[in-house]
Amino acid sequence: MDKTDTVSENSVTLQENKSLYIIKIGGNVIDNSENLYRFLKDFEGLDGFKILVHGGGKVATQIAEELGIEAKMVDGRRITDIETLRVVTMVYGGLINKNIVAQLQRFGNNAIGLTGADGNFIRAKKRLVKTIDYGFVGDIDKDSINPENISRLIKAGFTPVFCALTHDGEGQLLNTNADTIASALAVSLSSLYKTTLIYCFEKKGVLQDINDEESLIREIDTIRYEELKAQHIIHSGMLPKLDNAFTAISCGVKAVIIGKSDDLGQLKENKPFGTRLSKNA
Ligand SMILES: Nc1ncnc2c1ncn2[C@@H]1O[C@H](COP(=O)(O)OP(=O)(O)O)[C@@H](O)[C@H]1O
Ligand SMILES: CC(=O)N[C@@H](CCC(=O)OP(=O)(O)O)C(=O)O
Repeated sequence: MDKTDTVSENSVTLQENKSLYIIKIGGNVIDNSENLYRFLKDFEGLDGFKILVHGGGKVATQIAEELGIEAKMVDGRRITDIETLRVVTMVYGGLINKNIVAQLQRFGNNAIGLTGADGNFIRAKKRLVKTIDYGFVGDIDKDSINPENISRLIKAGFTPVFCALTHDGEGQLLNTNADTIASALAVSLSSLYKTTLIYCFEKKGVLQDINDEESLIREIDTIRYEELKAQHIIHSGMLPKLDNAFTAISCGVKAVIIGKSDDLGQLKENKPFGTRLSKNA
């Protein structure tokens, strides 16, 4: 179907060639008030439709520890028992989300803070793995995001700010990796918009040498990704981030970039920014 077609009488019209940025910020940026301020100012300065997704794993770990709850991560995901779910609900859905929304409002951006349960925007299923009980952790199914619902919000002038919480439709909140939420939103909304997915974190992008900010790799395709993994140049949190990024690229997202939150302003100036992913060289 052509992107300008109307889907049905009651649904929104597909958004021709409008651009949409889906930008995710990680815990290290959120944890640093100066970096967060700069990032949000640049985010507000970007033209066009925007959605912000935030993590906050670092803050959740700190606050859980202050409350005497030990943080346990397996394969980059937090084991989320009922006590931990309470903490992440307060930290992601409350503390971090509302602070970000208030700061964006200060910059004149009409941000609206959301979990996946609000507006039934993002449903997930409890993660089931035979060997590990992840507890209240959600995986997002294909088709569990209705892009038209989110599009209505954007068209009404709001900037959605999603935290790392989803729901199962049966009354249960689920803790869901923020990189995965950003990728799933980008894939879903690419049916309506020319979507660019950007992962912002504290480094310049994917680095050849993690300790050398000058060793930025400008472009990675799927073959190079396999090589970098085999050489252990890419590891830990970067692995799920890149897996999510390549899923997005192969499912219709126009561009995926991984870069430093401080450099986001370069995008507006059309200057090179971060590491760009591509399917083939
Ligand atoms: N080649 C690499 N280049 C840059 N970062 C890397 C690389 N390999 C592993 N990493 C690690 O990945 C981390 C980013 O993943 P993560 O902590 O999950 O991000 P976020 O802050 O978005 O949650 C970096 O802080 C870094 O420690
Ligand atoms: C299930 C799961 O692991 N959820 C993540 C959600 C937050 C997140 O993704 O935060 P960062 O992007 O800052 O890492 C967690 O609780 O750590």
